[in-house]
Amino acid sequence: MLPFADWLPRQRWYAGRHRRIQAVRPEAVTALPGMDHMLLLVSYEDGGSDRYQVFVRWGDPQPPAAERATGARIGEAETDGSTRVGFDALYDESAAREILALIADDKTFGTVRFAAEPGVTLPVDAPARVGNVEQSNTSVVFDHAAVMKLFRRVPPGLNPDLELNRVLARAGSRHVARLMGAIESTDPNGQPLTLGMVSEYAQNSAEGWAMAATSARDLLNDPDTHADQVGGDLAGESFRLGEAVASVHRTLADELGVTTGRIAVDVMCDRLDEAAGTVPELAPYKERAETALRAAGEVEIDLQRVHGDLHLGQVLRTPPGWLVIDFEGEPGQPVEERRRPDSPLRDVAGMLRSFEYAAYQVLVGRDDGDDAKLNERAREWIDRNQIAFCEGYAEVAGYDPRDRGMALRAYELDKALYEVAYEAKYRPAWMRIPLKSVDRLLR
Ligand SMILES: Nc1ncnc2c1ncn2[C@@H]1O[C@H](COP(=O)(O)OP(=O)(O)O)[C@@H](O)[C@H]1O
Ligand SMILES: O=P(O)(O)O[C@H]1O[C@H](CO)[C@@H](O[C@H]2O[C@H](CO)[C@@H](O)[C@H](O)[C@H]2O)[C@H](O)[C@H]1O
Repeated sequence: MLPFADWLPRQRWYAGRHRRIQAVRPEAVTALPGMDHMLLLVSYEDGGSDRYQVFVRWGDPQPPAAERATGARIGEAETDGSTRVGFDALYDESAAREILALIADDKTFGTVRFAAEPGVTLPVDAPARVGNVEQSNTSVVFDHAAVMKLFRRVPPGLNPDLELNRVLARAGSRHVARLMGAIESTDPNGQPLTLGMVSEYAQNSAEGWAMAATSARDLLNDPDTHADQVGGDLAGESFRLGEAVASVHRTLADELGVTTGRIAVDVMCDRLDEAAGTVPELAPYKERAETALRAAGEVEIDLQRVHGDLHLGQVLRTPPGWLVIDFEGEPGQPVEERRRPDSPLRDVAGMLRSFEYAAYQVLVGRDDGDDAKLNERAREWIDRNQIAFCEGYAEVAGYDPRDRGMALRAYELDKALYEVAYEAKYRPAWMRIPLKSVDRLLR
């Protein structure tokens, strides 16, 4: 057995760093041509467990330096009296291409199914490299033609990223990176497991966050000009982004249906309790926040499948238009929770929050960060882009999200409260951004 208990905590995507591992055992090992596919069950001393996925390539005991450097070397295992070294196969270009070829050829090994989308040709001969942005998953880019995302933590249930991308691609949406193939399996209880997906690579794309942050920074570096006067004005793009998000919502509604129901305010209130329990700065807002959330839960609204964790970091501007990516939903929530129909206003609120972030983060840590004129300019930039986004959204959706004020405000508040807790944990210097918003939303 490879020393996974030592190796896993050193991986960037490993989510159990704050917990103590009790044991790691292979749940399923599937022999593939040239490598093994492993599902590992990590049990923690606190009684919980997680399932992780690793493709293991076996090499000789002297790995090349490049592989050592990436942390791809898992360690040694004794098999039948001989020692073998196991590597994370995704860092081996030929192994990554072999995995893509298994998808292209629609192969199945045991319970692991590799399948290409109908009519798609995969770039099986393209050079492959692991993408630079590695967070909770690992992506291999095939020469600007395709990107293969392998989920590292694999909870039971169909991952909404695959599910919704499949629906949107098959419906011909122009606002997603077209799905090209997938790797799926089934757990011992018969639950679906989503292991990976391949999408068309968006060439010459720019991340919405980078564009917005640049536009806001340019403006705030020259506070005597107004948002509509600077060269980097984003309003036109924000309008088109609103259209793109509304178009994705419409396709999801057409394909998967719409129901009516109430906003799940109990979940929001639980989140409020949790956030207020860990961040003392939220105490003065708790009662008012709960009242605002509960009030929004009293009316019936349209519910459908949505993105669930939309922000400017989840949209790519390509020459033909905006793409929405990463439909995984909020990573901390169980899969079934993430697949529950919700209001499109959740996604709209996520984008509106993101415009606030893009402007106010420029001022974080600056000596003049509290300067009234700068803050006024930042607000102008935010208003201008939020309005443009909502107008673009209205153009396609047929209604302006701002006309659903109470529900929209509840989603903005819910997201801002989530952000306060998120920032307190990961980026304390940024916590003032959502805190200020909580204050504004409850005034
Ligand atoms: N189809 C694509 N084309 C080009 N770049 C992409 C594509 N999909 C993702 N990316 C890049 O990879 C990053 C991470 O992708 P994402 O799907 O959000 O993965 P994760 O779930 O690991 O966060 C994105 O921010 C984007 O920069
Ligand atoms: O990593 P995910 O895409 O799942 O999202 C999480 O991390 C995001 C931070 O990167 C966080 O987003 C917050 O910061 C963004 C700027 O970095 C900003 O655009 C978002 O509006 C703000 O919410 C997101 O909330 C969190 O789920």
